Amino acid sequence: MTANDLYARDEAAIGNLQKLRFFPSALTGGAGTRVIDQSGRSLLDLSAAWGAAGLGYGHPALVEAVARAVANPAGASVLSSANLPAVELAESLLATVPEIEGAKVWLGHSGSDANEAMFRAVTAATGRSRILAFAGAYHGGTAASMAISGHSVQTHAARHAGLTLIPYPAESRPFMGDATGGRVLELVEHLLKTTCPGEQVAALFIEPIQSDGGMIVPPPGFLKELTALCRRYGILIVSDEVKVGLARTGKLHAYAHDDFVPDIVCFGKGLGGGLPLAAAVAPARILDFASSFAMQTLHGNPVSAAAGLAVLDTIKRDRLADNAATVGSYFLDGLERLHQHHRTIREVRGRGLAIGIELDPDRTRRYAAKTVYRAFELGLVLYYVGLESNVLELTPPLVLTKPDVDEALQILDRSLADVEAGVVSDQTIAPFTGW
Ligand SMILES: Cc1ncc(COP(=O)(O)O)c(/C=N/[C@@H]2CCCCNC2=O)c1O
Repeated sequence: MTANDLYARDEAAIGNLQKLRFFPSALTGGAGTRVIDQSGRSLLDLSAAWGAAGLGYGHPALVEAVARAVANPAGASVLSSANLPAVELAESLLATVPEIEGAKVWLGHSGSDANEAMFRAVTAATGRSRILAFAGAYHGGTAASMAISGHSVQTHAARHAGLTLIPYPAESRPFMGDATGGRVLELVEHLLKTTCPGEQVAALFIEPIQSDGGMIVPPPGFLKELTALCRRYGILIVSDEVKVGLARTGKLHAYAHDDFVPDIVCFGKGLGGGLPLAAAVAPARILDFASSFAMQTLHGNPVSAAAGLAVLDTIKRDRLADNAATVGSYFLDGLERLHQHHRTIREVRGRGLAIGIELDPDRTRRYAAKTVYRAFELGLVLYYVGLESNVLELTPPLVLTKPDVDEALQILDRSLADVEAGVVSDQTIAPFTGW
């Protein structure tokens, strides 16, 4: 069987509804920072499955924890009974956010789950129907998480009637000519006094780095000032840490870079280390306001919870936030060197191992789509994001090493050069719609 056979079988058996494909990746295994395809080829994974494989693949701590839990499962969820792994996970998560007083935990399967549950809970518990979120935000792929998102890929989705989207200030794309975010703050101050009355707003949803919108790092001080402004109206602050949280930015929580403390933190992706797991830490008054309100049969299942515990323990024991900071800085330095001699690169940005490489957005050239395809041919896995589909997203396993970075830089350099030389045709990438 070849990779094409497996890929062909995937195409024959699994519908497109849930696919976001950029090249014919057909995997049979993984180890560390690499995935193995059907032909036995080893690829360096700079995406970690969109950030879910934060510990890489087959991490011994994860293998041991999951094997132990699945061999002696303490039930299958927290729905109608307590279970030790779920309680231990909840207690461990609470211990990471001591500054959020009187908090409890909600456990789910995905980032979409967590954001959806928090959206529904904050509006119901507060009686406030409005939500503030950012244009370009991706908070999920379920109905209610899409309803409070602002990403262009979701234009088909019904937005929440009480949703107000505000610009996410990017130093590379100033709002009304202001790169500091000051004009956005003025806009929000005006909205909260007029068409979006602050006392009617339940919560502001924030991505501390807007990732699917283009891996955009906010201007210094912006989020601190925005959250202070919202707090004047009693608006709850939700930090969506699903992709850039849990040590990826070089700090355990991404919001810590911007010196604000949220009321609610949503976790997903890397929390499960590749297994379905999400969580939200929120005030007890929100999470206890009703029962059987945001429940699913397998929420808080002991196997995923055991994986989450192993992830948190490993992040702490192996100081993976420090590794993300150190290796991420090394990576950014190397990418800046590529920036100097690749005309298609517009900007390199990020924090820790949450990195974006913004390319020329010319939609007729499709530089990002062709670069990720060529990189796949040369042995790298990475994807692109951005409202103009032009930002290469790097969210590698947190265990990435400097030799991994050296290998990645060499392949990225050659991929960009080949694309700039026209090596990848439109026909080659035509079967892969991307986004
Ligand atoms: C900041 C943020 N919050 C919530 C989500 C939703 O997480 P799930 O896809 O695990 O439900 C995501 C998911 N992001 C998408 C997942 C779909 C494919 C495109 N790449 C992502 O990382 C996210 O980045």
